[in-house]
Amino acid sequence: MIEASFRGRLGSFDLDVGFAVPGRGITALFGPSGCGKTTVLRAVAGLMRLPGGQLCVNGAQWQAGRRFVPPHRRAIGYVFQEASLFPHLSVEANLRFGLRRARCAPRIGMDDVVALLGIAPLFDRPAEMLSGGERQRVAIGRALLSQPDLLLMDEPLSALDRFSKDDILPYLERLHAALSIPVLYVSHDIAEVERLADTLVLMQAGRVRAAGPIADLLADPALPLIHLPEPAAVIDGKVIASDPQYGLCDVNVPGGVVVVPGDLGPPGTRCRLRIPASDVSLGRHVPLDTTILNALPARIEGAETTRDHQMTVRLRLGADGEGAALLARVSRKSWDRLGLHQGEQVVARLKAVALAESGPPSGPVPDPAENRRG
Ligand SMILES: Nc1ncnc2c1ncn2[C@@H]1O[C@H](COP(=O)(O)OP(=O)(O)OP(=O)(O)O)[C@@H](O)[C@H]1O
Repeated sequence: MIEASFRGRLGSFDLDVGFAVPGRGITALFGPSGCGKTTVLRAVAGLMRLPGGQLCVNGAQWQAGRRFVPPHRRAIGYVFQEASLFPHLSVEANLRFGLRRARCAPRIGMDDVVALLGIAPLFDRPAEMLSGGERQRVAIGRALLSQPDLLLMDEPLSALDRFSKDDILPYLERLHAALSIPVLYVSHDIAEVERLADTLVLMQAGRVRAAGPIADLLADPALPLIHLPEPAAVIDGKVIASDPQYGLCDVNVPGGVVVVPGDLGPPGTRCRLRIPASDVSLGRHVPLDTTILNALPARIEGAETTRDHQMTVRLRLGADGEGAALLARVSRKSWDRLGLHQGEQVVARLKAVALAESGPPSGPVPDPAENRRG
């Protein structure tokens, strides 16, 4: 568990945050520019001392009352927007710098990091000859080799172009799957957060507006996320079968089985589906004469009208309506014409193209399980 509470004033900015999030997985601190995300990260790292603050990370009390563990004694890896590597040193030397900073016996070794982050082809290159995305991968590797109990990432992709972002995101997903080091991840890019985060701390003007599992917060009618121009649901699932003849996989999700294009890996592989509301339509029956592969029973939990005569319908998958949260964007006219209402059992039709798989990049995933903790 990571429990944090910080209060303080920085110039005219008033910070008053508190959250308790799981001590593993990725927790995203998400909110608009200037809401205090980086300030919270700096307070967690001990780079900013806010008197009266409290911080406990998986049982280690880093701040409480008069106790304040200085930053250099907190086992933290920090990855910034811009990778601050030693430019003239090789990638290997930069990584070894991380290892030297370790304050305990290695739980994750050089080989693990190199394999996880696909660094082998870069190993002998000077850091100054890397692309932005490659630099960031090395910076993440260096942070991991310092054997952190907590990894802090402050908009690690924001300085990268779309292409480099798409290149590095699968590696972050792979780290997530292979390691148990908790990560606090600052971002104001919802697409990034939807792909990576397990838990969301939604911040607004120096306060925590909500904290909890990302799937719940994305579909919470009381929060602004559902009113974004492109709301989406994220659903974590597990591959149960693949059909190479058609290039499809069956993914078991709470409340149903979704057919997903692509090879997501052998049965048991975990994956995340991102399903934009605009790619989900509703009906009363399973359609027989359609190209749509996914028609799943779901129950309507509620619906919000948006300004443009559209409705965002909140659903739960499954015949009993107890499964994963799903959103559908339908016109107000079709809502009225079908006479849909809260509590009704419907069939949610998912366009196959809407299913965004976020599995690890190809290649063997090392198993640093022996080094793993938590
Ligand atoms: N040392 C400081 N002195 C005065 N004001 C500060 C200081 N540090 C941060 N602030 C102010 O605190 C507020 C929060 O800043 P912070 O960088 O934490 O926001 P953020 O959510 O990370 O923003 P962004 O997404 O733009 O990086 C801002 O209004 C900023 O100007």
